[in-house]
Amino acid sequence: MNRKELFKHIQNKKSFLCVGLDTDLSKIPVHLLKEKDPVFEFNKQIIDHTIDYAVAYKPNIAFYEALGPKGWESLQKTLEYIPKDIFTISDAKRGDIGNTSKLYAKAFFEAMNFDSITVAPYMGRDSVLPFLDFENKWVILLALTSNEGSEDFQLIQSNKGEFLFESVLRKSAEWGNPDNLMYVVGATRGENIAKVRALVPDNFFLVPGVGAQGGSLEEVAKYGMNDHCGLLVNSSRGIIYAGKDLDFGKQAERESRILRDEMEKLLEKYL
Ligand SMILES: O=c1ccn([C@@H]2O[C@H](COP(=O)(O)O)[C@@H](O)[C@H]2O)c(=O)[nH]1
Repeated sequence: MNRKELFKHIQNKKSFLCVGLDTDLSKIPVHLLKEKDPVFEFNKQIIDHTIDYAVAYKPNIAFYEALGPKGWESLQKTLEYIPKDIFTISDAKRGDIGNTSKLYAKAFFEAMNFDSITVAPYMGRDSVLPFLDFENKWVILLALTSNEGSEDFQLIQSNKGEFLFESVLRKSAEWGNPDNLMYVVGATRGENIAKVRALVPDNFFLVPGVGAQGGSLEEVAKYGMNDHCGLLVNSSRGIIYAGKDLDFGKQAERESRILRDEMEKLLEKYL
């Protein structure tokens, strides 16, 4: 999916919501555990109930890898179940020496056919470039993450006063372009989101950290939205574990509708 198509979907659905499929067997409703593939059954119902409000789905690969071969199978089935016009994100946070990155890219873009993958920038250019070689696929580079520990490295300042996350943005913008490179920017980062936007005015941001982590959707839109929205805001636990019983799908629907309604207003206000 290209940038124009993604923006069109955002306009049509009046939503920039990404639903995170962080499916954990210890958290899903117990009645699903008797199913042959509880993870897929859970995801299927979450997708059915949120599809009207979401423009993207983001399975976090850790939750599937943790279950071994069965987990990979549930992931593949989930991916095939997501309608083709919906943007898919493999939250895998990969990146290694060039020939290894190339195979990670083949795994997620060819074998599994995800639209995008999250990549860690720490190993530099040759670890990221192989992911950018795939037409119509996206790298989502970690820039300013939502977790507390992001301050340990990302907020280190150079002698010239530049934060490390700003150096990452400046450098990586030379490797890709707004049509194949997005950035992870945490919703919990407040005004620093504006610093990211100033350096990469046209790139999309994947924004985790609303809902369970307490980030503000209003602040994200205020500091991060650009003239083609430029935002995919993720909520995982806040949506998928909103309900614990038979009605978990309906509760997920309710939570995603609330977020979509807020997004609709923000699109009217800032776009
Ligand atoms: O900076 C980051 C990067 C990735 N994540 C991931 O996003 C979701 C957030 O889940 P919630 O339940 O909505 O908090 C999860 O998969 C994280 O691994 C992030 O939170 N922050």
